[in-house]
This record gives sequence, C-alpha cells and structure tokens, in this order.
Amino acid sequence: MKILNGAQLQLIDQLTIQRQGISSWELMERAALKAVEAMESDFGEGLQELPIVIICGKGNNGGDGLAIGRILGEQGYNVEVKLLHSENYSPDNLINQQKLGAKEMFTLDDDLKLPASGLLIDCLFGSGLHSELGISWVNIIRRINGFGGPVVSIDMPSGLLTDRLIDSGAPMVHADKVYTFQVPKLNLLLPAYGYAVGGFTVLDIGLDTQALDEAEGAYHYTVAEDVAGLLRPRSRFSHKGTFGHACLIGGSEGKMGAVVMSARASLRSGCGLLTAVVPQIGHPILQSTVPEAMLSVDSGKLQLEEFSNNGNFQAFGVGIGMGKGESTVRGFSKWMQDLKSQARIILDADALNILSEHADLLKFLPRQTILTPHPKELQRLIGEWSDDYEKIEMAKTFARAHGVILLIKGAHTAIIDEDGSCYFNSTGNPGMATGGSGDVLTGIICSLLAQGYVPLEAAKLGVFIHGLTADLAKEKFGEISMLPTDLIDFLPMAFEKLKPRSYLA
Ligand SMILES: NC(=O)C1=CN([C@@H]2O[C@H](COP(=O)(O)OP(=O)(O)OC[C@H]3O[C@@H](n4cnc5c(N)ncnc54)[C@H](O)[C@@H]3O)[C@@H](O)[C@H]2O)[C@@H](O)CC1
Ligand SMILES: Nc1ncnc2c1ncn2[C@@H]1O[C@H](COP(=O)(O)OP(=O)(O)O)[C@@H](O)[C@H]1O
Ligand SMILES: [K+]
Repeated sequence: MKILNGAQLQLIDQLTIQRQGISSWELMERAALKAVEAMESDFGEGLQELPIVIICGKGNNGGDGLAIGRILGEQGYNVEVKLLHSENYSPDNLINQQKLGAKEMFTLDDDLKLPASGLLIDCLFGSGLHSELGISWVNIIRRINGFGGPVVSIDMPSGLLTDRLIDSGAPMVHADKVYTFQVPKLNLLLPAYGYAVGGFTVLDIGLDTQALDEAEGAYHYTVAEDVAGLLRPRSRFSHKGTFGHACLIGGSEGKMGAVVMSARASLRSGCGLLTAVVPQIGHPILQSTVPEAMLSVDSGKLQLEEFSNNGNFQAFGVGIGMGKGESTVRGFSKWMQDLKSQARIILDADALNILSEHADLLKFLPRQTILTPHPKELQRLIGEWSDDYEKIEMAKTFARAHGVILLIKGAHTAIIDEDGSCYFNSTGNPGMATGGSGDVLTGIICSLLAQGYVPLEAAKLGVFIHGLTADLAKEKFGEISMLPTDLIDFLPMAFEKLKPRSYLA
C-alpha cells in the first residue's frame, strides 16, 4: 500500500469523481459512512450510551464531521455538532450544513463548552492543512486535548501535517484513535508524533485504484495483501534440500538463549536445514533445546573466535547474543573478509556494533545484506539525527552508499532499500518490547533468505510475519505477559493466516 500526502490525495479524489461518475459530496458521504461503521465496530454497544460531540472546521474535514453527525443522529445516537464560524466554507461543507440542520456555532475566541465525558470526534483539519497551526488555535486544541473521554480524529489529528516536520510547540490534537482515509500518511507512522496518534485504522473509501497505483512516492505501508502473494507453495516432490541450509552464528556466555530463539524461529519459518555456529559453552544448550539444528562448535570456549564457515549455506544470520570481545571481533573481521560476493546475509545486534566500531569492514558487505538495527544500534551505525525526517534521509544515504538493506526496528519497523524506497510495517504491538524479540526476527529472515526469497522480499515478509505472531500472541497472553518465545509458538498460525486460501482441500 502506498503512503500518500494531501496534495496527491486531492488529485486522486478528482480522478475518482471523474472516473466513477460521482459527485464530491457522494465521496464525502462514503467516507462518513465508513467512519461511522469503524466507530460502531470499535466502540460496540458502548457508543449508544456515550454523549458524542463533533468539532467541525470549515473545509472538507469539517464536512465529514457534519455528515458523520447527521448519520449518527439518524441512527439514534446522542450527538451534538459544533461548527467553527467561517466566511469561506468548502462547497461540500455547505451542503452538509444544510442537510444536518441543528448545530452550534463557535469562534476561536469562545470558551468552547464540552460535556464532561463521552466521545469527541475531531474534524477541524484533515489532510488539507498546509502549514502548522498558529497561536490562535491554542485555546480550542487545548480544550479538545483536555476532554474527559476518548478523542477520535477523522483522517488526521487536527494540526498534524501529512508528511512534513512540525514545530514541537505547534498546537495539535492528541488523538486516541485516527480513522484515516484510503492510505496512511507518513506522519501517522513516525515515532516523533506517537504522542498525537494513539493508533490508526485505514478506511477504504473506494478511491480509483488506477490513480492510486500510478501515484509516485518512495514510501509504502506493508499490509497482508502486499506479502501474501510472496509466500511460495511447497511442491509435492520437494525435500529438505529444496528449502535451503541456513547458518546462524552467535552466542556467548550468558547469551545462548538468543541463538536458541533464533534457531527455533528459523526452523518454524521453513528452512530445510539449519546449522548453528556457537562457542563451546553453547554445545549442550543447543543440542538439548533445538534437536533439529546441527551444530558447528567453535574453538572459542565462552565466545566465538574461529567463525568456521565450511558448509554450503544459502544464508547466514550473524550477531545474535554474540558479544564483542577481542577474539570475537578478530574472528568476525576475518569471516567478513572471506565472504563470497553473492552470499545472502542478515546481520544483527553485536555484528552491527562491531561494524559501527570498525567501519573499514563495511566494504566487505555483500550487496543487499540486511542490517537490522534498533534505533540505538542505528545511531551507532549512521550517526546522530535531529529528527525522524533526517533519520530517514541519513538511513537512505547509508543504504545507498553501502548497497545494503537497512531494517530499522521499532513500532512500524521501516525497511530502507538501497534505491531509497522505504517500507513501513503494519503488524506488531508493544508486547514485543521484551529482549529476545529481535533474535526471533533474525531467525525468521535468515530462514527466508535460505529458502531463496530475495533479500527485500525476505525482509518485508519476515517483518510482517514477526509482527503478526505478536498480534496473535496478544489475543492469548496480552501485551504485558507476551514473551519472545510466544512469538515462535505463533509462527505456524501466522504463516497459515497469510497463506492464500486455496479452493482445493
Ligand atoms: N480522498 C480523501 O481522502 C477524502 C477526503 N475527505 C476529507 O477531506 C479532507 C481534506 O479537506 P480539505 O482539503 O478541505 O482540507 P481540510 O478540511 O483539512 O482543511 C482545509 C481548510 O483549512 C485551511 N487551512 C489550511 N492550513 C491552515 C492553517 N495552517 N491554518 C488555518 N487554516 C488552514 C484551508 O485554507 C482550508 O480552508 C480530508 O482530510 C478528509 O477528511 C473526504 O471528505 C472525501 C475523500
Ligand atoms: N512498540 C512496538 N511495536 C511493534 N513492534 C515492536 C515494538 N517494540 C519492539 N518491537 C519489535 O520487537 C523487536 C525488538 O528487537 P530489538 O530491539 O532488537 O530487541 P532484542 O534484540 O533485545 O529482542 C523488533 O522487531 C521491533 O520492531
Ligand atoms: K481531523
């Protein structure tokens, strides 16, 4: 799915109206109906009991609010609509004013009266906001943010631009939930605005698909339909050799669990064979916990030294629980220098930290190596950034300069390809914020690489599946108690869920 900005969406609106032979008001009505449907599904029966207040501005976002107010009113909800006084309402806003009838007018100088609790629907500004809000908006935004119940924003939290940096002091609605139309907007995905976007749902309002496909942009949002088609069916005559031999290299004293989790995640993700290269201390641990894995035991006792690399492996996953002791750094450097240029590799954790401290090794990275830093590891790798936009630009520069794929972990993990394309993930939840989740991801992606998925596909599919396991685990264990090992246990269900349904049994 593409990530688009306000100007692009305005153009696509026009094309949709022309091609579908509908009026702009009808499109607005579609959007409003979708928003009401989403609220009914999220709030359930509770919506009947809540006083609902809708705050509308002068443009089409306000027009949506007026339509939502009418639809909710017709369905018997307890709804009150407040409309900002203006000299220049948009045409569809005016039509919806007439259709609604009763509403309360207010100005920015008024002391807006709000119920003590209930649900507030914010329709002041959407994707048509062209610059950050000035001081005259502080009062009303403060009232909205001080509301005693949930705040949902239609399309965008009012005050948030779609794809540009905003001054940190600028007034902005803090939404518990955003119902955004057709495609996500970049600022809904960035950590910088996490405080204003509690969560969001993308509502399909049936915009012209050709126009959406043709819209240009480097930013994408990976949803199930984007990756389901990548999953390969298994042929009847396939055998273990068909699905590749993955090699995981890592572990050190006290951190063997990382390799255990990676190895189990690899095997659950379908590779045909798995070898783990571990220090001697890992021998009994791996053999007893992951009997399916073969072992290559290193000469190092407590940490890796030798990095023996004498198998015919289709993919390497390196760095999990590895540490960065002197002999490990020496062994890893030698291993890097001996790599074949076509090797498929994913580097994580201490492998990344060693690269940060030994930038001379970067030149040995085979093309399309996947690097999976969390923000702290990324900063060690590419340097400090001043904001999320600069972070993305610096990451693109790094990916291009070294011919690698950077996978920046976190909520909405961003995968940055060497051509500058950027893919944000849609699955996952804060239950994954427990040490070990990253090791599971490395195992999954290494397994996909071994099976022959090209690196960008392996990264997108792996990150999506990894997040999906957490969404499934959340239903059983909740975000607080979920563990990385639970993610592994939900891999089978996640792969099944993603598999396109066959008409054959
Ligand atoms: N394809 C879509 O996404 C659709 C969008 N619709 C709605 O239309 C909205 C966009 O409507 P509009 O383009 O009318 O834009 P908005 O309603 O977001 O606001 C635009 C109005 O605010 C003014 N404005 C912009 N920046 C300002 C600033 N910094 N300070 C003060 N005033 C400012 C503009 O001059 C304009 O009058 C979307 O967010 C969505 O809610 C739907 O109605 C239909 C389909
Ligand atoms: N709030 C969150 N929402 C979604 N995913 C998250 C969140 N927090 C962490 N994750 C995911 O969990 C994993 C954590 O990996 P990492 O930071 O390397 O930790 P570790 O290696 O200790 O497991 C990443 O894949 C990251 O995207
Ligand atoms: K809004």
